[in-house]
Amino acid sequence: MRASPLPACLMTGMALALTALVGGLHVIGGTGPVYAVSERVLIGMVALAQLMMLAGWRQSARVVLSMALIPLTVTLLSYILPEYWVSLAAWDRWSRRLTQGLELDAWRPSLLLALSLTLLATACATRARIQLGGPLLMGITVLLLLSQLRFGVASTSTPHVLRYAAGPLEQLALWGLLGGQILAALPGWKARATIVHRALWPSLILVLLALLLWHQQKNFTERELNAQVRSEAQRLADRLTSEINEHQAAMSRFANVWSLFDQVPSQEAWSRQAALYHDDFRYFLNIAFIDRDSHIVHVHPQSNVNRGVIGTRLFDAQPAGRDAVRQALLEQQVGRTDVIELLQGVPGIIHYLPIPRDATHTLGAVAMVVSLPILAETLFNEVDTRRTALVLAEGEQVLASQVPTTPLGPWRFDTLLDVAGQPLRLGVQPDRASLLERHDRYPIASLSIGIALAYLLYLVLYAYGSLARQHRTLHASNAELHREIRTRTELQQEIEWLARHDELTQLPNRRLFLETLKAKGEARPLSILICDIDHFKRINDHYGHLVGDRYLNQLGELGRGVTEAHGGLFARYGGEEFVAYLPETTADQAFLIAETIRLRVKDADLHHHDGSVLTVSIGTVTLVTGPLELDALMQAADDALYRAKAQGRNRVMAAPELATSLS
Ligand SMILES: Nc1nc2c(ncn2[C@@H]2O[C@H](COP(=O)(O)OP(=O)(O)OP(=O)(O)O)[C@@H](O)[C@H]2O)c(=O)[nH]1
Repeated sequence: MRASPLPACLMTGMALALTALVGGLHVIGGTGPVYAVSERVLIGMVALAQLMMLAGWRQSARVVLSMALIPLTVTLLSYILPEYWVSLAAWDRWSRRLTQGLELDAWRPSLLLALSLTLLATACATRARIQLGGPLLMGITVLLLLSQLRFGVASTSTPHVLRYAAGPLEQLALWGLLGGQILAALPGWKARATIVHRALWPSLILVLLALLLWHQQKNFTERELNAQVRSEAQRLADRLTSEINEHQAAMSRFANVWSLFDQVPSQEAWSRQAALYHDDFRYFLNIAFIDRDSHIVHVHPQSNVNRGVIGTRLFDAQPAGRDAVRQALLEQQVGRTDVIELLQGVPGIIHYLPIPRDATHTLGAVAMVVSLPILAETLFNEVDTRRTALVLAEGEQVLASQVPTTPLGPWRFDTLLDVAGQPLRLGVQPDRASLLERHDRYPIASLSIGIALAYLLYLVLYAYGSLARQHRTLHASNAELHREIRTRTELQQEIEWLARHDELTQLPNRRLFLETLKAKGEARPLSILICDIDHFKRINDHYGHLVGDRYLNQLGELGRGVTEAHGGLFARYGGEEFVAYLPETTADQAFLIAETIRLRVKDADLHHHDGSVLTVSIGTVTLVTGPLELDALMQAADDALYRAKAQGRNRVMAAPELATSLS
């Protein structure tokens, strides 16, 4: 986010406005879950910070972002940290302290929203800088948002325990925030696009794999938890069924006791025996003795409610139980009513058990009045009903229920119970907190670790790409520098060479000659020659300067050969004049060397236009002792040359030996 392009501001502004509008409607309506409020507040904060960042108020933006990132981090930690590190109860304790009675799960934003928002906030805080992984953060957000979208689009057979996806409006706001960031990051994107591409795609593929893995693990975890809860519900139903079977067996035992008697039991005997069962099974509201003609003879326990029924003839009085009574008294079969409204005003079932005297005659029947609410309560006592909701129902009619005060989880399991032939539905629904506690964290940990690894991979690849590019640039400029240095050195050498040499003949020039003389001229004797071509002007005049140059060249070669053979230095002094420095050379030796040069030139087959041979005149001088006095030495040699010219050219003239003294 370097510039503040208008489209980016508009997009972010729209996201903020949408969040404010939805949040406002929520407040006015006063409905909806608390987590939706915290989701909107957090989106609003990040949107506001993003707008501030785009406007250039970076400091303020970072303050707001930090404030949003704190709850987001807590949220993510609460999703990721294992239950044995920080239990849900511990989170809830802190959460209640902070949010006045609200538990974590009530205000906690959905997982994918919290993740997306954290990434967007981080990208915004770093101003989507590509070297800090801005493009990757946006890429991951895109994937997370698409994944959230999937939750909305694809219908799932079982609802999830965790809230993964945010609502559609919240998701829309997130897209707006993301769009704003992308638009702001677009300028300048191309500059490093190659490096970013190379780092981005492998990292995004890693995120995609992490998402797929998470998805698989999430489904597996939820299915496993679902199966666990289902089997627990089934176990509970089995326990209840066995409890019911037990009470039916007890009822049969009770009825069989009276078969041993040959007469209607006394009230006292009846009450004593019935009290035992009544106390053991609290749901036997009444235990009554019915005589052969269906009169109610004894009831235990007696109360104001049932005292009036004694003497009632059930064949006449109770339409609901008439068939059941008849079945017991006439067919010696266990008969039972449907679920009926009992005298006590609660739903129940009355069982009629025959008391046979022989194969065809009965003494009467036992009527067992079972209160379904008390039966359910007795059964429910075996379960922790603070964490699980239990409902016993006949069809749609709820006979008994125990529901915890905490919010319930999304899964309810119904099992059919056979209550003395009466099919009743037992609904078991664990509360949300108990499910959350048992929900595995590793799918979310995989996702978070995958994202973190992808982020690290991006940073490493980007740094590597960037370094490689810098290295290449450095290498190229280094090579360029080397080339430049080489060229300059060559140029310098050429300049230095030219400063001390004659370009035409390649011989040392006057400067180098004099420098050499000064530097090495201590040995005595020391001789100097000055050699001048005779009538050279004529060569130029008749043959032109190019031929003149060639002659000069040949002469230079010749002079250099002879002089260097004697350990001397042959130089071009200027024009058609050459000089030679001969260290440790006597006047006679110098004369002979000069003669050699003269003769070689003469024999060199260089001619004037008239056929006459090209010749040279040479003046020599020798310094025998004393310090080097250049001017005097050169003047003496020049004088000797002059004399050679004056005496007809093509000759060597030696100046008198020179001996200088320290003045
Ligand atoms: N082709 C050519 N000619 C040169 C160069 N430098 C000097 N000269 C010529 O050398 C000639 C020297 O002529 P002068 O000084 O008159 O001497 P000269 O003709 O040799 O006669 P003397 O020295 O008196 O024998 C001139 O014509 C110059 O132009 C050179 O580099 N190339």
